[in-house]
Amino acid sequence: MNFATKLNAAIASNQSILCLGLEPNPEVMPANYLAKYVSDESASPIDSLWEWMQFIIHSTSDLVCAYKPTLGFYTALGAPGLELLSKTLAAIPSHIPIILDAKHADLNSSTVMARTAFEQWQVDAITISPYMGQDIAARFLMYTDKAIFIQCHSSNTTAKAIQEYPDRTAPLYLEVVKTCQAWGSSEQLGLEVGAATPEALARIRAAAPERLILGRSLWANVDDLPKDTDTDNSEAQSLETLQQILDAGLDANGEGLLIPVNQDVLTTVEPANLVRSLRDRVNQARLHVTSQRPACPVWLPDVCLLSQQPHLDLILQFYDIGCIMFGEYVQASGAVFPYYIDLRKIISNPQVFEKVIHAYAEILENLHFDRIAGIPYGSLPTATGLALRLNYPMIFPRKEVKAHGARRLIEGNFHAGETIVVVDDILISGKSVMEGAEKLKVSGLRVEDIVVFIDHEHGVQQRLSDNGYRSHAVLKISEITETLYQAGRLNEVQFQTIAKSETG
Ligand SMILES: O=c1ccn([C@@H]2O[C@H](COP(=O)(O)O)[C@@H](O)[C@H]2O)c(=O)[nH]1
Repeated sequence: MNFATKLNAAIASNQSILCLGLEPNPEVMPANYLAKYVSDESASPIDSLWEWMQFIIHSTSDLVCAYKPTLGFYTALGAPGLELLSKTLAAIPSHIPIILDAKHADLNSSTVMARTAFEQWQVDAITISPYMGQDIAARFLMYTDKAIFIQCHSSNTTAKAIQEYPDRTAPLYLEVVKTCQAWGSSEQLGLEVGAATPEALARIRAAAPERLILGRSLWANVDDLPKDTDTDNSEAQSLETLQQILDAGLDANGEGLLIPVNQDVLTTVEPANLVRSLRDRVNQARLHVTSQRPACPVWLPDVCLLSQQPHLDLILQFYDIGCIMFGEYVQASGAVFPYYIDLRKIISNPQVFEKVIHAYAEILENLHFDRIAGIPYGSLPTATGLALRLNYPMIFPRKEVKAHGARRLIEGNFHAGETIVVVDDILISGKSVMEGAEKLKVSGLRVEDIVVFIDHEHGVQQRLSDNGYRSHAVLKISEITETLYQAGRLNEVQFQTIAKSETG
């Protein structure tokens, strides 16, 4: 079972989006545990901390959806601390996911860290620092049933100088959010967000509509400990603030946010009551927030594409790595389009490349052919990826025929009469792909199906059909622009400009 499935099951069974930190901090150990080892000079705090951790797990395992042991507290206790970690991990019921809060930041040790965390300690997810770039994430993402959370924002006030650099309009932390989404799928890569006010949380949610957010330090302005002295007013006030936090952090489906339990709660004598109360208040506020939201986050004629679009993640990543550019672009035909698609960039981004291949493969799997042909140069990597994935031989028609050497029109081996599926990146007029297909045909091959990633629409599929080809596209350009608009990547003016050019 992968991390996302395990987490969703725990959320459903415990009706909770609370994530509880397991921090054996001797400085805040409750008096009853502290007393045990203070009274005996030879005693180690480890035994008391272990009793405390056990008690917390035992009291809350039906109230939270994840536990988050903070590695630093265990390593700070030396070798006995690592033993305490092993025992603590083993005490967590196996159906509750464990997110190891490691904030791992060292590239050189990341392979061994991933192995220890995922294979030896068997945690389900880990927090890592983004500043070593994609390389550090990749080591952990190789474990496809596990997840990582990228540390994106801290609630610590002195962190502002760095994370809000150079200014609040385009702060560094949003660049982190934008960049790291291209490293892994939304099932495998979430964001850790510490935020004392809902503002940063809301901006991160807008920039990452489909990512799981691991919230932390969200309680600075919320009184999450219901007290006997609570007046109706302060209760209402804290519920309102809680609603603001949820409104900022929940995704369009009212999900995608893990709420931390304030560590103060865990130092009390009866944490279960307070955790239950917090869980219920979060659920109440969550219900209120989701009931206030329109079923469809942005109104469009009659469908909510954001929730239905099966390639949502791919479209957003595709955009974020610069494969779709909006502006005025002159096409080979001389026509000016409001966008340009550059599929060639995917080769530099294995995560997106893999998804693109997967999407093409879903189409090719339903077609009959003997070999795959890519149209040079843009579609050669895609055709290669498909040939390897589907285990079919590949060929390609040369763009220009050399005046020396073998003077081949087609590279690769083939037999006349074989059926070729042609793969290209985008159909605008259909000219490039049909020229390629003709070269295959004059070499004695049959071409019936053409598969592209993007269909520019405007009747190009009909043109191909008129010339005897069936064409298949992963996405239509209108699906891409509508999804980007709904996800906030395209503004109203850009969206309308493109829509007008599509109807014009
Ligand atoms: O946004 C674009 C537009 C075109 N291309 C390249 O052109 C051909 C498709 O154009 P046709 O008019 O259908 O021949 C395609 O193979 C691309 O290489 C592009 O990359 N991006």
